[in-house]
Amino acid sequence: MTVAAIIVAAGRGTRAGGGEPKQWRSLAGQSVLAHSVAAFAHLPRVVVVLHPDDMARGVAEFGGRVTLVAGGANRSDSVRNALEALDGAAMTRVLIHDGARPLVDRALIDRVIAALNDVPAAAPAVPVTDALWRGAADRVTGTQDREGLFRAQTPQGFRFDAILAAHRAHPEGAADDVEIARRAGLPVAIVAGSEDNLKITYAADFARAEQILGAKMDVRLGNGYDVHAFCEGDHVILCGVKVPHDKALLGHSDADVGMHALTDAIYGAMAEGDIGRHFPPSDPQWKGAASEIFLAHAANLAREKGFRIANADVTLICERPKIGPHAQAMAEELARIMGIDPTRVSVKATTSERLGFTGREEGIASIATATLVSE
Ligand SMILES: Nc1ccn([C@@H]2O[C@H](COP(=O)(O)OP(=O)(O)OP(=O)(O)O)[C@@H](O)[C@H]2O)c(=O)n1
Ligand SMILES: C[C@](O)(CO)[C@H](O)COP(=O)(O)O
Repeated sequence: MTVAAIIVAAGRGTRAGGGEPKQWRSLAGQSVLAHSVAAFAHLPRVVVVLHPDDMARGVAEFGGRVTLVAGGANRSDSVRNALEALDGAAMTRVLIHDGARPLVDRALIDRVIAALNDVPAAAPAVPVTDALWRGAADRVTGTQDREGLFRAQTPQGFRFDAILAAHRAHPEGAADDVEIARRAGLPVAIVAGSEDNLKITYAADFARAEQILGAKMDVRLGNGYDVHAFCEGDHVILCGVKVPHDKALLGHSDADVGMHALTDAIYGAMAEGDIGRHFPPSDPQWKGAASEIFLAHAANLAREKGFRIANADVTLICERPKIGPHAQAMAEELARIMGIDPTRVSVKATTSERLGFTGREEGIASIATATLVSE
């Protein structure tokens, strides 16, 4: 089965207040919507529905990783626009998710997908556990039996053709896609939702979401250290930048001591050994190799394991060449290779006050730290 995800984020978040729409506000270092999108990144196709005013922002944040579609006046219109955009894309199943539910987890997504083997529609929900009242003017006016009542969540999953037909037949709108599916006569299975899968609706929900994320977050710190000796030559490669010098660095690859230290820091954070384990120096194919290959491999491995690189800090230890004039270009090059924002990368340098091998200008040393955070 080929599964697409539609993430609706074209609302204005009026109940949450706070200036900008809630899906663009920051939650633990990235936007609410970025968390929601990351949860579905393993699916073959992700469509994000945005308010027409937000399209440029969507391109800046997600680039070509997702398909962007303009939303409509209400949630159902937004979903229908995305379904129409996917028509003909050979998707057999579709998951429809609120961009405002950033804490959805993989296990819940998998439960919905698995249920679609047996039924045309399935959605997560949690049983109501509190007593229910009716009320008016701050007075309880009645009670409501909670037996058989559920709180509906997303992603709601459907056989693609069935939900597209249902939306076309019922353009009048509804609170969610289960309601549209039921109007079209589709049976909908309930799968176990999650208390953590809250929808950010009011301002206070941000603090709750931060708390849940903080408790779940897997933060890894890694460090790396490397040394390369000088040899004859007229330049060195440091953090991917060619720096003119009256010596070169000796090494099996391009001897980029800063990039090697950073690569080892990323492997270290994942307990994945070091460069030598992934690219053995005994293997002639890595002789003279650009160290970009090593750093890109470590960064991709981190992504595959569900981590993002939150920051990286590299220190080069040498008397010469002077690093300061090149530090910004080096940070930008490392950021490009790792696929992260340059403001999250630092390159700095220190001398060792003419002490030791770096002080005697026999070589360059580097130490690096990287922080990985679970998505
Ligand atoms: N025209 C709309 C309205 C809502 N949504 C999306 O549907 C989800 C659930 O809606 P809700 O929480 O009600 O979001 P808002 O409409 O933005 O909130 P509010 O009602 O407070 O303005 C959100 O991810 C929202 O962005 C949408 O894509 N298009
Ligand atoms: C789809 C939904 O998330 C199900 O709980 C919800 O109905 C959408 O949000 P709203 O606050 O009802 O607009």
